[in-house]
Parts: sequence; C-alpha cells; structure tokens
Amino acid sequence: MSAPVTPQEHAVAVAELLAPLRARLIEPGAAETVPIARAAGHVLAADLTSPVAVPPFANSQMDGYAVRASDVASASAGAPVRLPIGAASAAGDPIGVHVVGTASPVMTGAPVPDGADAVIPIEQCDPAHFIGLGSAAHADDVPPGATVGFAAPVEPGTFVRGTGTDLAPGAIILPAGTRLTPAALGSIAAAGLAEVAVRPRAHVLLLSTGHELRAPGAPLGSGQIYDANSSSMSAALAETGVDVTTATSPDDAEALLTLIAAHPDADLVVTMGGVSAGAFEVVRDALEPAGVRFGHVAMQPGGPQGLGLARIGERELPVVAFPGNPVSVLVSFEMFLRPILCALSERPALRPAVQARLAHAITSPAGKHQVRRGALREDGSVEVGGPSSHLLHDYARATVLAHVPIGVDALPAGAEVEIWRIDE
Ligand SMILES: Nc1nc2c(c(=O)[nH]1)N[C@H]1C(S)=C(S)[C@@H](COP(=O)(O)OP(=O)(O)OC[C@H]3O[C@@H](n4cnc5c(N)ncnc54)[C@H](O)[C@@H]3O)O[C@H]1N2
Ligand code: MOO
Repeated sequence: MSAPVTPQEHAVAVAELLAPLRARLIEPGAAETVPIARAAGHVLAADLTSPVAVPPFANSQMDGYAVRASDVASASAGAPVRLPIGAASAAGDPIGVHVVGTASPVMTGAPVPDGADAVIPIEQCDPAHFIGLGSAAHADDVPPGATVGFAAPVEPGTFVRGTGTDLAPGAIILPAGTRLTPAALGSIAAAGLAEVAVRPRAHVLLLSTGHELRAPGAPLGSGQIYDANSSSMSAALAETGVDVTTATSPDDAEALLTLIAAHPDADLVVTMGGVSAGAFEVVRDALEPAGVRFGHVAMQPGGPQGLGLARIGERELPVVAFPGNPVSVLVSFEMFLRPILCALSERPALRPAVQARLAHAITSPAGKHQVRRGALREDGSVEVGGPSSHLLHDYARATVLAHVPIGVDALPAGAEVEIWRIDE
C-alpha cells in the first residue's frame, strides 16, 4: 500500500476523476427538456430568452383612477380638480380607451386604458372610495354625472407598471448554468414558457456493503445491525442535486460487478465499506482488479479510501469508495465529494469556515487531519464529541465540523480551531 496522501491531495484527485463527467453534463447536446413543474433545482442548459414582454401591457400598480397627468396639473388642496368618472377596468379586462378629461377607475393589475398616463390611488381621491362599483357591478354602473376630485397634480408614469419593465421581449431571462430557484421558475412561467432545456443530473449509484446490514424496520438477527449509511448518504447526495439509486452490494466480487453493470445509467458509483484490511473486503476485491486504486488518506475518520475509473464491461465508470463506518462515510463525503457534486449542480457548497475556540482540551493523531463533530455553544466556543467513527448520534446533533490539522496532537481548552458550519 502506498504512503497516505493528504486530504487536499485526495480532494484534487477526486476532482480530476470527475472533471470529464462535468464536461459531459454541460455539453449542449446532452440537454433534456422538462416541464417547468419538474424543473425546480435543475440547471439551465442554454440561455433562456423571453418570447414576450412582461408585463405584456401597461397596468396599474394601485387601485385608483387613471388620468391624463395634464388634466390635473393645476390641482391643489385649495382648488381641487374634479373630473367626470369614465369607464372602469379590473384585472383581466381588455385594454380600454381613456377619454381625455375624465378619470377612469382602475384596479391593481388592470390595464391602464389607452390615453391615460398616471394612476392616483383611491385614498388620495374625493371621495376616497369607488362610486357604484363592486363585485357585482362594473363600468356601466358608475352613476351618470358622478365626479371625483384630486387635490394635487401627478407626474406622468406614477403607479403605472410599463410594458416590458420586468422583462423586455427577447431579453435573456436567465443564462445557461443557472440553477432554477422558485423565483427563477416564476419568472420563466411569467414569460409563458411551459418547458425548459436543462442539463442532465448526474446519476449516482450508491452501494452499501456488508452482510451484517439489515434495512430499518426488519428484524435484527444475532450480529446484525441496521443500515444507517444508505439513509444518511442518499440524503446527503440528494442535497447536492444528483439523482441517487441505492443498492446493497452482494458478498462476492463477481456479483458486485454484475450489479454495477445492471445500472447502465450510473455516471458515478459511490461505495461504502469493504475497503480496509479485513479478509472480506468485497469492494476492494471487485474493483481493484477493475482499475480502482485503494490507499490511505492522512485523515481521521475517513482513512481508507478508493478512487478511480473501473472497467465495467465496455464502460469506464468513475468510482469513489468510502470507508463503511457511519461517521467516516459522511466526513469523507464532506471533504471529497460534496463540493464537487454541488458545483456540478451549480449549488453553493455553503460550508463557511470560521475560527472558534475549543470549550475543552482535545487530542488528535499527530500524523492525521482530524475532523471532529461538535456543537457551537452560546458563548461561541465549540464542544466536540468523541473521535470514534461509529458515533453517528453525536454527528446527528452536531452543528459544526472542527478541523485539527496534520501535525497537531493536542489542543488546550480555548485554542482556536477551524470549524465548518454544517447546520446552514
Ligand atoms: N487492521 C485494520 N483494520 C481497520 C483499519 C486499518 O487500517 N487496519 N481501518 C479502520 C478504519 S479507520 C475504518 S474507517 C474501517 C473501514 O472499514 P471498511 O471500509 O472496510 O468498512 P466495513 O468493514 O465494511 O465497515 C466498517 C464499520 O462500519 C459498519 N458499517 C458498514 N456499513 C454500514 C452501514 N451501511 N450502516 C451502518 N454501519 C455500517 C460496519 O458494520 C463496521 O462496523 O476499517 C477499520 N479497520
Ligand atoms: O478512517 Mo476510519 O474512518 O478512522 O474510522
């Protein structure tokens, strides 16, 4: 076995392994068209342009009266201008015609009638309520001869949402590479687009190994444990925006290769367990001859690691092999895979690194980068749990990962450590 590499070196090797996958996913020819109802979280494959103006017509920003500003130019509190009330328009009505010298009742979102150039909110009018209009009444119900008074002039354009002020026709709604957030999807829908071209998501085959494992819910026999990693890691992977298929590896190497071959859609295989020095390391036994390299990273937890392109039938498939301990697998994911997969899906990998003081003394293997799971206390200090890689419940309650670099074997209470927030 070769000498341990640093976590940084291993992270670079994982990034290099997955670089061709990224190149393949962002190729324009790989794009898929999906309805907007299924596009949340996907990444645009190409610039998206708006076929229409949004809003498509000038409409009112307030409930009030549409006027021609020049008609109320002389209005003042002492000498209000009174105008006859014209035809009303509600949201959804076709665009009407404003008669110069009148005031047209107009509701929020309704077209500003052609010829009017400003809207005066109803609260600023006399009377400060609509006359003769209601849910059962419309334009024709304004009593003949009714007038409305204005005590101030108005600038042209006031409270008018102009055509195309949100999006001009032909404008780029969002560029290629944008991840579709709720607001992005709303903007695309507002432009009338029912479907979008998105990059394919990476498809990850997640393999757990070990014949001690039983699915949660099943009865446990002697020597058996519940499979925690399939749940933790499929959730962790899904959060990065990849598609995940989970499978439990059979116990023999040949069957493991057959299982991988039965998933031709997989872009990446992530294995958990079966990589260290035991007599029954099925992942290693199956994948080392296929081209995956196994070795040690100077990190705790997460020491034994595997990486490489596996020849599976006619294919060469990237494989990232993590150790099986429940904490090791999650820490390995945080260190090596999460940043790359987040980048694939154009998601921020948000793990802000800050310094915090230790609430208590800790020790660490001097030759390894240690990643402790801890929680920030109210005074800003960090309290870490035990270092053992089976302590998953501690991890479940952790809010930070605390990093102790290679070369440090002990830190006193109050010492500064780098922490990553994992609760954001
Ligand atoms: N002689 C040595 N023994 C071990 C070494 C070593 O260097 N020399 N490394 C230790 C370290 S560190 C780790 S980490 C583990 C890695 O072992 P494997 O990757 O081969 O994993 P397994 O042996 O399959 O499992 C380890 C541990 O985790 C439990 N496990 C596995 N899968 C799951 C799952 N899906 N859900 C819950 N728990 C799981 C498994 O039962 C074992 O207890 O090797 C050390 N040994
Ligand atoms: O590397 Mo193991 O993950 O230390 O427990």
